[in-house]
Amino acid sequence: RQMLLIFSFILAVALGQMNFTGDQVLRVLARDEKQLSLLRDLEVLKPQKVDFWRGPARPSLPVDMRVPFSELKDIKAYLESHGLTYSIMIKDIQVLLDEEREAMAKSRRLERSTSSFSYSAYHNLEEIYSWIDNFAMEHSDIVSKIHIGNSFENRPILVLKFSTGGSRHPAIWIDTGIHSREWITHATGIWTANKIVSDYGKDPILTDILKAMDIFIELVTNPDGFAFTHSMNRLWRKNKSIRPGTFCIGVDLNRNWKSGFGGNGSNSNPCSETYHGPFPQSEPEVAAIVKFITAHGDFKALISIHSYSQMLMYPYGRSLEPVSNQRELYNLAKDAVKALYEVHGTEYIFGSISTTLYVASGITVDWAYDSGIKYAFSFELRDTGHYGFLLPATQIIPTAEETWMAIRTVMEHTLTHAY
Ligand SMILES: CC(C)C[C@H](C(=O)O)[C@H](C)S
Ligand SMILES: [Zn+2]
Repeated sequence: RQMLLIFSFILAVALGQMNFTGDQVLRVLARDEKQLSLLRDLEVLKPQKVDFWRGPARPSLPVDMRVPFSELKDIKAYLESHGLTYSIMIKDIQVLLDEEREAMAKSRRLERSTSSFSYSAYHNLEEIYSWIDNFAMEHSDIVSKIHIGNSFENRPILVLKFSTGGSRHPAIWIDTGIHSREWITHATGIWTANKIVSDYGKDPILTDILKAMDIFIELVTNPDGFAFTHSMNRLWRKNKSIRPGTFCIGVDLNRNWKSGFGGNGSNSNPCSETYHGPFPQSEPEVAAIVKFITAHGDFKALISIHSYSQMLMYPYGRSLEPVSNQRELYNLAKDAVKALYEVHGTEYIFGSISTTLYVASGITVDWAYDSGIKYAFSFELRDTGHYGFLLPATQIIPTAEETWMAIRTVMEHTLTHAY
């Protein structure tokens, strides 16, 4: 077995893609705060060995962590010796990765032969960027493509603008893929863009929204990380910035924003998956959005989409202190989650980030809220951990359909509660 592992690793390195044969995702149920801190200690005890897919949050929420095959024995002994109960959620990650790649290859063959884009398949960066070009051209009456900057590795950062005219429309921002391994978010964003052009003029609620407001969607908010998930490491989360003196790559783009920068729930260690970067907006991918939204000056809602856990959350992440319109956001989240549930029966939990999930500092929605965008939400799409980031493509359209109902609820509330 060891020989097979070594051979497949060599093969993978030769071919490019990292290999996760034998890696497992363990689901740990921590009974109390003490057990949660024992899990947090693992990040220090086993740096870059334990990858939290769902980080330690609250006793009632499971902790999902990817453990390399070579560390399984140690980690399971650590858990057992501390009385931490766990189950094996994914018993061999590589099996799911092979299935995912096979499905993509099959879909690519079909798309090539019919030269039609499949909304029920995952795509790589080149395929998404060429879809964006075709989509903007096909729907040039209400869609335009805006280049708001370049990533660390100098890839263009693109935003789709949906507008029915008028020079000074208040605006709504949606971003997907800020964490590159959360592939369901890019796929949901692409379907949503197509839904907007298909339903404009048919769906009275959407038509009213677009008559009065513009919608901006940034589909690939972390292009370098996303390209890397296809070329080398499917589970990469951060961007790909490198700096002299640090030998680990990447900053967590959802910890690099100015609000609460460097606070609890972000890490100063460049090797951490939640490394906040050297200073606020140090990363071009974040700076480009800040510059764009600030220059526009009239954004009324921001929706930043992540996966997974099935949650709809609002600020603050950096502290337990409630925002001034907390009641309104709570009720809006409740309505949005109900609208989502009615599509396929998918259950979400909702509330403020710090109370629903964990304290996280330097995040997108806290910056948006502090910049005056009263309706700022962060989604955690499907699932709750059976597949995690490796959600099968068969769930793309159902996920996008239900998420749309929640997004539309937030947009409608923004329209009818102008400020
Ligand atoms: C709003 C935040 C807390 C989202 C969260 C993260 O960035 O850690 C996801 C679990 S990736
Ligand atoms: Zn995320």
